[in-house]
Amino acid sequence: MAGEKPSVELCKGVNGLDKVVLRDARGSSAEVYLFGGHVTSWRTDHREELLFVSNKAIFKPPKAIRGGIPICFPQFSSHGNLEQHGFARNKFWIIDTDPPPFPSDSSSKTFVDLILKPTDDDFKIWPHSYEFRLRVALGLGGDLMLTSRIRNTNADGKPFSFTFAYHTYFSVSDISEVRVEGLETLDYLDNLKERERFTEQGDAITFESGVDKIYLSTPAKIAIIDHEKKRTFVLRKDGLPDAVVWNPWDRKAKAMPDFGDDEYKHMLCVEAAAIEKPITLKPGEEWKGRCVLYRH
Ligand SMILES: O=P(O)(O)OC[C@H]1O[C@@H](O)[C@H](O)[C@@H](O)[C@@H]1O
Repeated sequence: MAGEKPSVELCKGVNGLDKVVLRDARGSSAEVYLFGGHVTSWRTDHREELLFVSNKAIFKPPKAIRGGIPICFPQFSSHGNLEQHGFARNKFWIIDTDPPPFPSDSSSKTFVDLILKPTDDDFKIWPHSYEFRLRVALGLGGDLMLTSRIRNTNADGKPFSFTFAYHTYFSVSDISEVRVEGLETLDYLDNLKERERFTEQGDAITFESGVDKIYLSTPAKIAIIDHEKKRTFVLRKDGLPDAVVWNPWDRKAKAMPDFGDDEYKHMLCVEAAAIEKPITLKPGEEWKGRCVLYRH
């Protein structure tokens, strides 16, 4: 497929929802739904899908799409007054045709810029004015780059705080054949034990039961090694100190209406996040959080 022209195309996805399809010159691609600013597909130049999306995913607003890369903002999980994982994943974003320049992002020409701003109704839920700019880009080697820029545009002088995650669902062959590297020996908050703090023991992270952990102060690079597929994902992040690792396993899978009973075997969420220390912005201030996914 080499030699194709890079393209960025707005078209209709499932249930007529708008999506943007990015294709690079070598044939790698990504798809982003305007609903949620939600990446639902990332494929190699051999058309191999790298993200997991449930066969039972409901592409019906306001329910967030199960799989891909939901954006959790301004609240990760259920800690806070807002709905689980905040509202950004349930909103319709628009294409930002005139974003402020990205100083360090000049290598990719295959990208889309989205923007989310609050409506009057949104103020009732979260009384802050903000501009959330999301750039989804395909790099020259087929890597997928997500950059979020969040600005406080409050006119009343008030700061705001938020937590954040790129809730990435990686597609894996078999969860029992997967190992995560980069998080061993770190402290984590266990969401299955009321966020009690523990220290990870052992040299490698493997999976034999449900996991829902927030690793703290993690390195910039995390690897997800799929032995069966002989495939490694590398996640690089910037501005996002924490990393969530989630797999619901069988019992929770059965309780989720938009997730197949056995699908937990074929996915693993590893999420670049800022959770333990919420980000606080004064009016006029901007925060940037970036996550780049590679496949080897
Ligand atoms: O079902 P949701 O709202 O998409 O959340 C899925 C999971 O997302 C994870 O990031 C959380 O750590 C889990 O606690 C949560 O169950």
